[in-house]
Parts: sequence; structure tokens; C-alpha cells
Amino acid sequence: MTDLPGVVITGVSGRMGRMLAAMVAASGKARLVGAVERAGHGWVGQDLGAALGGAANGVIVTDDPLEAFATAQAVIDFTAPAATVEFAALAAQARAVHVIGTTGFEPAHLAALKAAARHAVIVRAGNMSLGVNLLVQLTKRVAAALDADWDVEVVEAHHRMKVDAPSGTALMLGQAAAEGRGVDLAQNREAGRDGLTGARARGAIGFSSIRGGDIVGEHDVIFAGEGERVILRHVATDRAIFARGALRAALWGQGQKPGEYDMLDVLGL
Ligand SMILES: NC(=O)C1=CN([C@@H]2O[C@H](COP(=O)(O)OP(=O)(O)OC[C@H]3O[C@@H](n4cnc5c(N)ncnc54)[C@H](OP(=O)(O)O)[C@@H]3O)[C@@H](O)[C@H]2O)C=CC1
Ligand SMILES: O=C(O)C1=N[C@H](C(=O)O)C[C@H](O)C1
Repeated sequence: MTDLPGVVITGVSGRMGRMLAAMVAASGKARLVGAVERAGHGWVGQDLGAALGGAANGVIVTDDPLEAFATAQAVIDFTAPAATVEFAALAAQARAVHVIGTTGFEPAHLAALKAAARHAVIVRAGNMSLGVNLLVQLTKRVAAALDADWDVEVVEAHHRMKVDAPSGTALMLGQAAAEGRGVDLAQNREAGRDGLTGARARGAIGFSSIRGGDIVGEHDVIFAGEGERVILRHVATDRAIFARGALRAALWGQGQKPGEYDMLDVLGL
């Protein structure tokens, strides 16, 4: 049992943190060895099992990430961009695989993650589910088969608490469409239409975001042509799909060479 990889969960009180803590502990494939929250959080110093409302499990929530990471082979991190950048440097120092589910990165954050990956294994994806990663590959194929007379629109819907838009998944799907089409997403991206926008630019890849209630995550990639539409869709109904993918990534990352990987690498898609 003790030779199973040890995993630390950051942001453990969050929606994904709670899900991950339960999944890792029950997996039989990894050991939950640490849990991190920010300084001042009410769970710091508490037993995680008890904080989650169950039996004590001996994992004490800490606000000292490096101390926690030093005991681990993997860190699973679904938090916020600035926190993730900080964790990446510490995970590299501790030689732990860093699995990043966080979304909403700016270019400077991505540059810092790239630097950390020179010395560490990082697996990062805006969506860790098998279904979405299949959809990414399908989107690339459909986009390669259709020309720019087919307008591409990515529509995403999430719960009211989500803080970034477009979602990380929507950006993955837009990137896949751009790659399939052989164009640069940054040059063709159209988001946040409002008011007198003018006609749609030919070849644009559009993004729309819906926020409401407890929607776990829904994504449509619409290819709208003359007289017909092709719609690729993924609907998430349970956050367990993301946690399952993240755990799989943490196990896959053991023994890999330093570098930045994604779920397509993990899943072999
Ligand atoms: N890739 C994927 O498959 C998925 C990605 N996500 C992404 O994961 C991220 C988290 O989502 P979700 O769980 O819903 O969000 P939550 O807000 O529920 O959880 C985030 C957690 O991270 C904590 N946190 C933030 N900063 C720090 C820090 N510096 N140190 C320690 N803890 C910190 C927060 O604490 P506090 O409340 O104190 O700020 C909170 O507990 C988002 O970016 C989301 O888009 C979500 C689902 C799937
Ligand atoms: O914040 C969320 O909840 C989710 N975030 C990810 C994203 O930005 O795409 C993945 C999933 O859709 C849930």
C-alpha cells in the first residue's frame, strides 16, 4: 500500500478539491498524503476527513504547500492562475508531477508554467474528461474537412460561480478548430459580441458563454453552413469525470521526462 504514489490536493475545500480528495482516497491507486488551503482558511490545521464531514483520515490541511509537496509524488491543482503558477515552482522543487486543471491563464502565467516544466512534469488541460478530449479530436477532424464557408461557433454553459470566460474547454475546442483549419486562433477569435457588431468575419471562430445555476459544464461546437449545421456536443453532469482524469494524469506522469503534457498525451488520443 505504501508504494502507491502520494498525492497532495491544493484548494481542497473547493468544488473540485473536495471531489478529488474523495476520489484519490477511495482509488486504491494512490495515497492522499496532503491537502493545501490558503493561509487563514478555516480548514488549516484541521483533519481533512473531519473537515469534509466524515471520519478523521489523518491528513491535516496545511497552508504550507512546499512542506506538503515534499512528501508527494504528485500534486493535483484546481485553484486559480496565480496560485497555480506559485505551486508549479514548488512542485518542481519537490520533484512532484504537477497536474493542473486550473483555467483562466493569461500569457504571463503560461510562460511561467513553461519555465517550471523545464525541470518538472506538468500535465495541464482545461478539461480532464475523456469525453471532452475526444471532442477535441473530433473538432479538429471536422474543421479540417470543412472550409471557411462553415462558420465555427463555440458555445459554453457553466454554473453561476465560474469566474473565467470563455471556459478553458471552449478555448481547447476553439484551438482544435483553428488547428484543423490551419489558422491561428488569436488572429481569428471573436468573443463578447454586443451592440452594433457588424457582420461576422469570414473564418472567425466565435465564442459565447452562458452562466447560471449549477450547470457542471456544457460545450457545443457549431459548424454553421448554407442550409445545414453540424453540431458537436459534450455535456458534463458530474465533476467526477474531471477528477478521474486528473488522477489518471497523476499516475501517468510518474517517470515521464520533464515537460508540458496534456490529456491527449495521457489518454493516447
Ligand atoms: N480542467 C478541468 O477538467 C476542470 C477545471 N476546473 C477549473 O478548476 C478551477 C477551480 O474550480 P472549482 O473547484 O470549481 O473552484 P472553487 O472556487 O470551488 O475552488 C478553488 C479552490 O482553490 C482555492 N485557492 C485559490 N487560491 C489559492 C491559494 N493561493 N492557495 C490555496 N488554495 C487556493 C480556493 O480557496 P478560496 O475559496 O479561499 O479562494 C478554493 O478552495 C477553476 O479554474 C476551474 O475552471 C474545474 C473543473 C474541471
Ligand atoms: O469551472 C468549471 O466548473 C469548469 N471549468 C473547466 C473549464 O473552464 O472548461 C472545465 C469544466 O467545464 C468545468
